[in-house]
Amino acid sequence: MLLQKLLEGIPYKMLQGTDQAEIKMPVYDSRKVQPGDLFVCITGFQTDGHRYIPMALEKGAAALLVEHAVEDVPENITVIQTENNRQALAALSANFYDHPTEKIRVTGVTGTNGKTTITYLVRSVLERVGRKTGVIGTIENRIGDKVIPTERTTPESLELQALMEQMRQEDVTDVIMEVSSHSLDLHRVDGIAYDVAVFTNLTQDHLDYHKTMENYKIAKSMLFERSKKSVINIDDAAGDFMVEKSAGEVLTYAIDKAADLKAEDISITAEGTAFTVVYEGKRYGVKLHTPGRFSVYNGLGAIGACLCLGVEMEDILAGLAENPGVAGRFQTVRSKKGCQAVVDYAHTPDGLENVLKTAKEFTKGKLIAVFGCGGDRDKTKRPIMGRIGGQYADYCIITSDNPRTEDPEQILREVEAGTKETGCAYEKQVDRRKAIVRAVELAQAGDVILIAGKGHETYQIFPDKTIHFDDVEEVRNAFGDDCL
Ligand SMILES: CC(=O)N[C@H]1[C@@H](OP(=O)(O)OP(=O)(O)OC[C@H]2O[C@@H](n3ccc(=O)[nH]c3=O)[C@H](O)[C@@H]2O)O[C@H](CO)[C@@H](O)[C@@H]1O[C@H](C)C(=O)N[C@@H](C)C(=O)N[C@H](CCC(=O)O)C(=O)O
Ligand SMILES: Nc1ncnc2c1ncn2[C@@H]1O[C@H](COP(=O)(O)OP(=O)(O)OP(=O)(O)O)[C@@H](O)[C@H]1O
Ligand SMILES: N[C@H](CCC[C@H](N)C(=O)O)C(=O)O
Ligand SMILES: [Mg+2]
Repeated sequence: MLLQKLLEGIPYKMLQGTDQAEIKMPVYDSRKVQPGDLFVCITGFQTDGHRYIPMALEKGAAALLVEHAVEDVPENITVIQTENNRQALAALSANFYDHPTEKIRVTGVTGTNGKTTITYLVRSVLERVGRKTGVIGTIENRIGDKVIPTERTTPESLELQALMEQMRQEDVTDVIMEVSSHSLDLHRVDGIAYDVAVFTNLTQDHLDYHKTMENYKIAKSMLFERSKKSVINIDDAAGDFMVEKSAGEVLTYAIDKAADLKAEDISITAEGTAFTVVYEGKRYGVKLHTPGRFSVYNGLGAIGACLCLGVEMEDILAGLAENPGVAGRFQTVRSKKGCQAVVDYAHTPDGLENVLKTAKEFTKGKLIAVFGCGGDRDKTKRPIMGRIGGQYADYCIITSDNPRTEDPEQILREVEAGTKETGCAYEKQVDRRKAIVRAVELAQAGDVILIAGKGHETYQIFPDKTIHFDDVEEVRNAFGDDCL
């Protein structure tokens, strides 16, 4: 593609060469450059892309996109400057793939918790009415039934646009994607045209990155400034702010406040949730296979999105009832001895509180919580989660999540500080496998073991290695012959 065409709509300054150069691909990682590519230099948190210009040139880059003047670049190489290369990367990636999201319907889901769950609820409904869906999120990316592994919740703009174009080529009509606050702040989704945006909730997480809840809220709100329609949980304290920021039509949902979609007559059992949704003066019965008040919110968010996508209420209700639940979200494993384990992805204070409260409602005996916190992530949530564990569980086993580059024992101590304050009985076991085995040893008939934090994950990340690790597999093994 002609460089000038690639840069259409982006304010830029020519430092040397010509924008009439032919470009094969835009690339933002020097290690991936091939002859004829445009190397986009990103000033990162860990390193600076400009440092890798020699490597990019050695690999045959035809042009460079920089944020400041650079020296010693051969005359035959075109050098162009923009003010913000992450922003430029998003815009030029959309140009490169010819704006695929203008040709498909895109629903974005943002909020601290519930994004993955809502994307799968919406998918169930849309597949039921015969639409081919694409899903982009934490667990995997999906085109129809084809699964594409992913490393992050929301990919970088270049990969995101490529995926959208692949989805368009494979006749996807509707994409449902999770939009992380990082991706909004780092411009990964700048080139996406959203038809519908859903807000789930805003509670503490990612303060390592955003520093304050205000910044975190502002990052989330960016999605609503650019979507044609918004579906917003107005029971949440940040709901009104998201409504204010919405550029398009707004549909609100709530359990407590008055809203366009309101849940009433909620009934929660260990197997799932039933409630009535009131919409335009009519009442409809909703059934979901996940328990908990938080599931009602996820159901309402999904109903709102599907209404905005033009699906009839009858089909929405049938689609939701068909959804079996999402892997690693309140996933239960039972033993013949009458005790039950729940594997859940709760990795924030609010998520942990919600699942513990829900699990407690069905616990006839003791509630044993096995949990920890990830390394290289918001440290301030550790004692809070430790405290929440102690408040709701009868016994806590504090263990490792993904330590990443941190000392696992130190993370455990930071979680423990919160648990200690509550007076709840607890122990620490740094080895997650042993922690799960220990919980199973302690559990008796009527007890519930909540294993939180890793949900669907099939790995555990240590400073020096990543190993295979799957909570569901571990608890099944620990139950052994008693596993149902
Ligand atoms: C905090 C964050 O989001 N960081 C992202 C950011 O990294 P960075 O700015 O630190 O990049 P860097 O390592 O300094 O590199 C700067 C530039 O030099 C380039 N480089 C580097 C080395 C080299 O040899 N050659 C080269 O060209 C890099 O490709 C990059 O363009 O830009 C990178 C390129 O897109 C991302 O990979 C990286 O995500 C990291 C891996 C990450 O862990 N992100 C997490 C926190 C994240 O995004 N999580 C969210 C939300 C999770 C949720 O709640 O669901 C998600 O959407 O997944
Ligand atoms: N609406 C909700 N409110 C509060 N907690 C929730 C809600 N929905 C799910 N949870 C809790 O949060 C966990 C993660 O849910 P889910 O994966 O749907 O969230 P997410 O927003 O995609 O998370 P991530 O930021 O990691 O992508 C669940 O396992 C559950 O414990
Ligand atoms: N998307 C979230 C997931 C956290 C999951 C938890 N298992 C951890 O590793 O902290 C994050 O990257 O912060
Ligand atoms: Mg998710």
